[in-house]
Amino acid sequence: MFNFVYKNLHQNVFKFFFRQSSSTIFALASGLNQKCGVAVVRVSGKSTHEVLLRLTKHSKNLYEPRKMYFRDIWHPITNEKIDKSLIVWFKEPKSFTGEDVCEFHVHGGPAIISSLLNALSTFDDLRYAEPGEFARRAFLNGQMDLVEIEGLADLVNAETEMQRKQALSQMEGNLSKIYKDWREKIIKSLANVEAYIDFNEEENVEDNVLDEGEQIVRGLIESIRSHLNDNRRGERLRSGVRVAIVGQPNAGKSSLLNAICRRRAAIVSPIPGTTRDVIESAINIAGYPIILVDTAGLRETSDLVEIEGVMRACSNIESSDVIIVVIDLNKFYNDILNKGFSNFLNEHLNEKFSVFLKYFEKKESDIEKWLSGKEIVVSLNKKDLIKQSQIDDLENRINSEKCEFKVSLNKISCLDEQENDISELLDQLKDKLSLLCTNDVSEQPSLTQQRHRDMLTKCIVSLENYLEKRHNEDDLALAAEELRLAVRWLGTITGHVSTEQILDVIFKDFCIGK
Ligand SMILES: Nc1nc2c(ncn2[C@@H]2O[C@H](COP(=O)(O)OP(=O)(O)OP(=O)(O)O)[C@@H](O)[C@H]2O)c(=O)[nH]1
Ligand SMILES: [K+]
Ligand SMILES: [Mg+2]
Repeated sequence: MFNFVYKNLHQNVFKFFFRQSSSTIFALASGLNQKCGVAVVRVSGKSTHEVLLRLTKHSKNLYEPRKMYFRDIWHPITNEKIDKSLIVWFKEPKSFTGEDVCEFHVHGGPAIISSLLNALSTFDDLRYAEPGEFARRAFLNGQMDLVEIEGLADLVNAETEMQRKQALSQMEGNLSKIYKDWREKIIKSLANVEAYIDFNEEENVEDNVLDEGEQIVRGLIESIRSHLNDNRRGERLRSGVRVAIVGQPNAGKSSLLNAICRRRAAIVSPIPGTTRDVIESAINIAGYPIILVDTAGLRETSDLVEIEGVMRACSNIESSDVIIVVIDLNKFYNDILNKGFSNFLNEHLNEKFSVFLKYFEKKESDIEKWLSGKEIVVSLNKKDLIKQSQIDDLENRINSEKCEFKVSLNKISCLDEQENDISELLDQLKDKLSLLCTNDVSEQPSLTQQRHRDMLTKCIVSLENYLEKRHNEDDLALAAEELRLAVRWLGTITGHVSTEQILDVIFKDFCIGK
């Protein structure tokens, strides 16, 4: 137990010194967008209140915390009026950083902002904040833990509705709560083990404390496993779902990419082998972030540049979560009708992937392994070239057979901007995305960072080691050490146990003023 007390003490002493010695910082908090209606400049640290009084030419405290005041602000050296400003200040510890904080809401013109920043820089103990320094102080002063801080960073960077929701929930502490609960459970088990070691001989400790602890540890391993085993939902939502468009040359892959992103991102031409490089486009479908990838048509060729394109296409199939296989319906209509859709698709995919086998020297089992983890959508393209009656015939044929593939099938046309007809495909994509990104089974927040995954994996190993060692009476102290490690791994996620290196990595992606 002493160890814990010591560790917590150590962290608090660190915080105490941090609070005492850190200078007051300031920065533009509202972003660097040229001209705007309002700009917010934020000041944090022990001189904040003094700065507020000087800039507004008040000699004594006339400001109540958390109230808005409308005041002229003045440059302390030139004595020029800078602007009229709405001002609010927060007294420590009830502020974002946990220190005294003041916000100046001024008109958002570049000259006003630079004059105000210049005015602030004339104070001896004030300096411009480093990127992420406000958030870093919030963490060090115990206002937010690391997982919440990561949620805040994701919230600022969120580009889609679903990303925003996930980040907000994480910033509000829903994910942290899970990790903290687990940590507390292990600490409790550890306390029991230590009590057993220390007092067992006096027979004050009931024998079943170890068994109870074992049950808790087993339950925890189970919970952490299922949290890890989430098919990377949260991480995917955070960083974007990769969707690769693949198929034969001229099937209409680039046309489809353009139709989905509604711009001419990729070159379309009647010449087979037009696309060679991989073309990526970041888009938003129904609030989910997607990286849509157009690839070179898969075929055997002697053209060295095209071979490179095919290799790149194959790598992208490998790294994608969803594959859209585009097939020229006009070209293959009779084939599908004669062979049946299932047989046709089987042959078609085999043919495509045999190219891949050849270039990558892979085995067929490799392909199966790949495809098994992916969502597959098959788009029969160029339906505008087929009569409606033919499409009806085809539909009847497909419906009458049981397809052995687990694919979503749609018929589309991406002829030109006016005549795009891809709504069926988009609906299917939405379903796949929600499946890949959300956790509707348990409503539990998802794991969002590889960092968490690494620490949780280490935590499971330590818990398992504990179970292994615990039945050996001589080893009980060693077993306890494993629990201590498990506590440490979980503490590293939330920042209860922190190292400078982790902090540097987390805060480096913040912008200045956050
Ligand atoms: N009629 C019709 N033509 C289409 C449709 N989609 C694509 N095309 C045409 O098919 C040709 C090939 O289209 P692309 O988008 O370049 O095909 P691709 O699959 O990207 O071809 P590569 O990059 O060479 O592998 C172009 O002439 C397109 O205009 C469609 O839905 N209907
Ligand atoms: K083409
Ligand atoms: Mg193309």
